[in-house]
Amino acid sequence: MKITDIKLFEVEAPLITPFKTALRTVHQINNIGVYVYTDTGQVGIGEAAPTAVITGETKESITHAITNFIKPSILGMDIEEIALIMDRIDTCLYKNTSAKAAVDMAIYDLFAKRYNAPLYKVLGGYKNELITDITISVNDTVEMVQDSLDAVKRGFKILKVKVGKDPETDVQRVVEIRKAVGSNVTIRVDANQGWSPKQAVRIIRELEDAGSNIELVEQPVHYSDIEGMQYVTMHTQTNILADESVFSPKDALKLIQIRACDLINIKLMKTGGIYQAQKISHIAEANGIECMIGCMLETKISVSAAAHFAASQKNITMVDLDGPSLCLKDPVTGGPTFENQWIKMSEEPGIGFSI
Ligand SMILES: C[C@H](N)C(=O)N[C@H](CCC(=O)O)C(=O)O
Ligand SMILES: [Mg+2]
Repeated sequence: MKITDIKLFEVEAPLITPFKTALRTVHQINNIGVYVYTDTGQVGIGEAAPTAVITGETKESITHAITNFIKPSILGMDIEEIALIMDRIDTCLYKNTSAKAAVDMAIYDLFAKRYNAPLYKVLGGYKNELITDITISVNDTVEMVQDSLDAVKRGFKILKVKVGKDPETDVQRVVEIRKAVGSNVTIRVDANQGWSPKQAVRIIRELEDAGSNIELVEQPVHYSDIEGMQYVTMHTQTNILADESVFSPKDALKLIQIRACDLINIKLMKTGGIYQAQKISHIAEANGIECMIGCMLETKISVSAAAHFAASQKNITMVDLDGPSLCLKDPVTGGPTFENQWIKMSEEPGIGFSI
């Protein structure tokens, strides 16, 4: 099965409500889709999310990277040489991880189709269903409490509460949400780099003292402040999860070696796809660090690829794949089903879409 062409398309999906973090506000998903064509007629599909504030990528940079670097480096190659293809994608240009991820997942889609099996089984097949959290955007406390209650009513039992935009009122936000949803709902907090290390320790200790029972705090400080991550991890009881600080297997190794986190969030848009994501999961597993699978603002296309990867791994014990649940409609049919908090893998070959 040889690669004959790669074409791009627009992926647009309106959001149910604006998505707000300490880093950005988004009203509609505007991503780049990828089709990889082969000489057998099989087509692989992928998606890249331009998240300039995290990966540095825009729609234009993704289009340029795929058209002028990634495509020429793998055209004509056989899908069975998957390790060689992945090496070419990784080394044909620096960074540009979302552009790489879109092509990586389309190649994996084809690889699994080649063996007529669902991707999660080709990758290891550890489980066939996942439970995702849902994001509560950062807003004023009253709105966040209402959004949390609505999410619980929709069937979500794990909330990922965004903070970090207004550190002085973050404790109040989380305490009020806990009061409203009760003790049977799991609360994760994501500061998206919004706190200083000392602020983070103070806020997390206040949450601990208030009995908020927070499962984890994600990326409390600036992504490049590894010593700051280490300081927060050492001075709080709550588990600290590294997100924007970990793109590559090397980043993961460094944070683990200096104990700058308790947990790692793997996102295909940061790793450059499934091939590198597997390495992070395995490095973390060997060091007793559990991983979350996360997503950017992505639709069912790339979130399904992430779900296949997560279902294949024992060490992925937390799931933040709420992209499709935040969208008004999906751009594709088939593949895993996303129904309230449940993601159930399908048995169709590849990622599972009808293309
Ligand atoms: C959508 C997902 N639940 C999420 O919150 N991801 C963010 C980054 C998303 C973005 O800005 O596109 C995260 O985990 O930091
Ligand atoms: Mg995060």
